[in-house]
Amino acid sequence: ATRYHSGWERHWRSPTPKKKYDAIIVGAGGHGLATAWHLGKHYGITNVAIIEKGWLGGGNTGRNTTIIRSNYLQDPSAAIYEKSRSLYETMSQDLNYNVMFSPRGVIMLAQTHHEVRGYQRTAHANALQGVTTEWITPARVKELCPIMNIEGPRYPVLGGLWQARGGTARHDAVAWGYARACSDMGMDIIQQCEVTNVRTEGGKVVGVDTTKGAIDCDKLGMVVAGHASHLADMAGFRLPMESVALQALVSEPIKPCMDIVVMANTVHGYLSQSDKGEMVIGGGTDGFNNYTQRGSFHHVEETVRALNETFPILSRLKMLRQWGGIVDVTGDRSPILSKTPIEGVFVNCGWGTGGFKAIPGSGFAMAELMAKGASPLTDEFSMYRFREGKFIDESVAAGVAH
Ligand SMILES: Cc1cc2nc3c(=O)[nH]c(=O)nc-3n(C[C@H](O)[C@H](O)[C@H](O)COP(=O)(O)OP(=O)(O)OC[C@H]3O[C@@H](n4cnc5c(N)ncnc54)[C@H](O)[C@@H]3O)c2cc1C
Ligand SMILES: CSCC(=O)[O-]
Repeated sequence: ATRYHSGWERHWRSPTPKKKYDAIIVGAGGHGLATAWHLGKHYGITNVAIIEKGWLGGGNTGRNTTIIRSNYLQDPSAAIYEKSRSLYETMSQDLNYNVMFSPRGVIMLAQTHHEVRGYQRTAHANALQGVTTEWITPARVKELCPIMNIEGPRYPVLGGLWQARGGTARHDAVAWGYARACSDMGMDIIQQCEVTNVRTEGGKVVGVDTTKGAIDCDKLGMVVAGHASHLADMAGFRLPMESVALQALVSEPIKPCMDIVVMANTVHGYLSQSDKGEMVIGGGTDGFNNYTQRGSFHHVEETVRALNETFPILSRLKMLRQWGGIVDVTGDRSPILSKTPIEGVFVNCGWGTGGFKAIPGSGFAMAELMAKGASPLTDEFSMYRFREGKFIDESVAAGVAH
């Protein structure tokens, strides 16, 4: 039976789960919804359920600071993040939903000589990878962001890695756009339905148990970010990742003063200005594993205090609100897109503090992996790389202090 509620449900159905689906995606965040949409769009697999324990987009996808860029160092990273950035360019048309992609440009500030060398190396790597970035001087940084104090006593700005086609998008709209498109394909998005167990027979997945009863499937995609270890545990395997809180805050709205995104990773802060005028500010992760979605105030103080030298304007502002999410961090700060020890079970997690920018590319790649059993974009991101020592180290490009 299909029930339509008022409000957003006019965009997608709230169906009763069927007994069986060809594929179940656990997690109606951006990555899960994008995976389902690409399964339908490219492989005609539409007998799909996306199962969500809360409300769609209520996890990290609805809680992030929306920075989009592809200026990573390693070749596998450049491939999937640039695929993703390029899909953001056409997402509003592809989904027929305005996700407000704004290629306003992103600077990764260099405030130590170590960062100068690191970002110049990345600029050279990006040139070889076909990712358009450039190393810019302090004067150019100031020209792009006049409110910035580039002569701070502790951390002067020594230059930056500039990606002109990086930027932001409206995070809720990304989730809503994919959800409506999946629903229009006949897929079932089942919210307020928690997966409590993964059922297998002879080493192969046969379905899940949920708070709305048992649902059978031939293929299962685990796309639950900070809860990935819990889902893996239900299926009897472990994942090399940790779950920690990452938080962000917004200031009171002010007149337009900044039209690019800046990441100051030495001081563990990054910021942009929303269309509503708020300064959107983020910092490093909490230094301990936890599943809270709120963070701790001392982290907020630390972040803003650290940014004040480079952005004195912040010292005059009031905080409007603060929140947190549970990010899934791997040892090399790269994602896991992988088969698992259970036949028919696939996992997509480990995006840590930087997976919003990867949503369309991840969905494209994960759908290929689930439909065809392999994907050039996921080959290097296997969960087994940690056993084989084939790390994809992105601790610099990941930016935010882990
Ligand atoms: C404060 C903050 C700032 C960030 N800033 C940026 C940024 O600027 N740029 C960037 O690229 N990335 C950023 N990120 C990271 C980015 O938000 C995430 O990597 C990305 O949104 C993860 O998407 P997802 O779909 O994998 O996970 P989520 O959106 O978290 O979705 C996973 C879903 O799975 C559901 N779930 C969990 N367990 C179960 C279960 N048992 N049964 C059913 N459902 C379940 C959850 O309820 C959740 O809705 C930030 C994250 C945070 C928290
Ligand atoms: C939260 S950090 C944002 C990013 O990775 O671009």
